[in-house]
Amino acid sequence: MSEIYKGLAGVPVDYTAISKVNPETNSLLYRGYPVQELAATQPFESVAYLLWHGELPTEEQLGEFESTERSLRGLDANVKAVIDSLPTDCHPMDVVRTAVSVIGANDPKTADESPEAELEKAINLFAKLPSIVAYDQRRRRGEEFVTPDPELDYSANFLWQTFGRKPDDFEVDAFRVSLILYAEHSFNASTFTARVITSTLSDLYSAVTGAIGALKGPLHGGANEAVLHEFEEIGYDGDVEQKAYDWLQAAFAEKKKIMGFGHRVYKKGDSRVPTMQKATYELIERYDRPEIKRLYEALAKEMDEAKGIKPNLDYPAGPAYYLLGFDIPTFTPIFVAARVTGWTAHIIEQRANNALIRPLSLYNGVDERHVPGFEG
Ligand SMILES: CC(=O)SCCNC(=O)CCNC(=O)[C@H](O)C(C)(C)COP(=O)(O)OP(=O)(O)OC[C@H]1O[C@@H](n2cnc3c(N)ncnc32)[C@H](O)[C@@H]1OP(=O)(O)O
Ligand SMILES: O=C([O-])CC(=O)C(=O)O
Repeated sequence: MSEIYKGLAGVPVDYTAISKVNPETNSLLYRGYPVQELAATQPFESVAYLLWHGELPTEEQLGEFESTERSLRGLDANVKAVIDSLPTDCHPMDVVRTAVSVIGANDPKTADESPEAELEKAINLFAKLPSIVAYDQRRRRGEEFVTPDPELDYSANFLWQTFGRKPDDFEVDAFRVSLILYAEHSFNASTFTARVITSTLSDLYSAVTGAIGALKGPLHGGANEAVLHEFEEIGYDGDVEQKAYDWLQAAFAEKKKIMGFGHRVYKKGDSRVPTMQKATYELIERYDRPEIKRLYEALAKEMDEAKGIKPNLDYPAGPAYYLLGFDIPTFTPIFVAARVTGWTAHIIEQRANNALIRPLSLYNGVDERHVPGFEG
């Protein structure tokens, strides 16, 4: 074999029954269901259940799952203490990664690899991540932890714990849609990281911790934050089309990647963007922020005209989180909270039919040579 597949582009490395990304039909299925149909009809809890169990829950199964999830939302004192010990100017992804690690170190079932124990751990992380993400944003603002509200569903409680006020239905709905769209996407870089770690027979918490590290980068999950930094650099007033054009030309001259655009698999546009864009436009209307829509459309138009490259999910998700009131560095941690469902479904799938993931490399270093003076 003498060919390499840089970045493993176009290389299928295993089967998965969890989701299907089809760039030809521009579609995304979770366990066979189009993600748009799930976003239009389901609570996020049902989608998490679907990813783990392969089927949507019955009413009774959903009720049982919801009460388990609601009972696990709190944070142990040792997790809070570790979060409190971290600097408020570190990246929130570092906090989330550390908190998951601490939960793993304290869980007596960390080494238990039975499917039942793996699912329990997945649900535990799923339930606790909103507390971690919300608390971290609050402590940076000098605010206290908000106790989870067991009367609220996952999406509403996440907003309640972040902002300390009961959210309006339209806010909950936009947020719920974003979580469903972010939940799963086959062998993306962070999920693949989780599968590589699992393939060595390491534990679920280690795999999720590694996945968080992979998601942090701006070529992957970190792009939703970067989109808002781009918007802020370009500015919202005046002739935004001209400003977007000038900003893009300068970025191209410096060979910069434009965050929120392009995708490894979708080359004709990301299947999730229309659904997320609709939710973002609704938020823009509700909050009366037309300047955000003008800039959003101007940059997308100029990018399309210049390179023919379309937005990915991070492009509409970033402004939605901004409008909901999240601090920009909190955007990727929200992605973690959503994607932990997909990651853990893949960890369970990998473990059930494992093969160590260990590709080959082609050596292109110096030829064999010998240490001076060695006479072996
Ligand atoms: C939820 C998610 O994780 S979605 C992805 C989020 N990431 C981003 O938004 C970061 C910006 N986008 C990118 O960097 C890329 O599009 C990636 C990493 C997502 C995909 O990259 P790849 O599949 O490796 O595409 P690749 O880098 O080969 O791009 C092909 C060509 O399009 C260009 N291109 C692709 N995306 C962009 C972009 N966002 N800005 C500028 N040029 C781009 C490349 O420079 C390359 O041009 P060339 O052939 O002249 O060298
Ligand atoms: O599939 C990818 O490479 C990146 C992506 O869109 C995701 O993880 O949601």
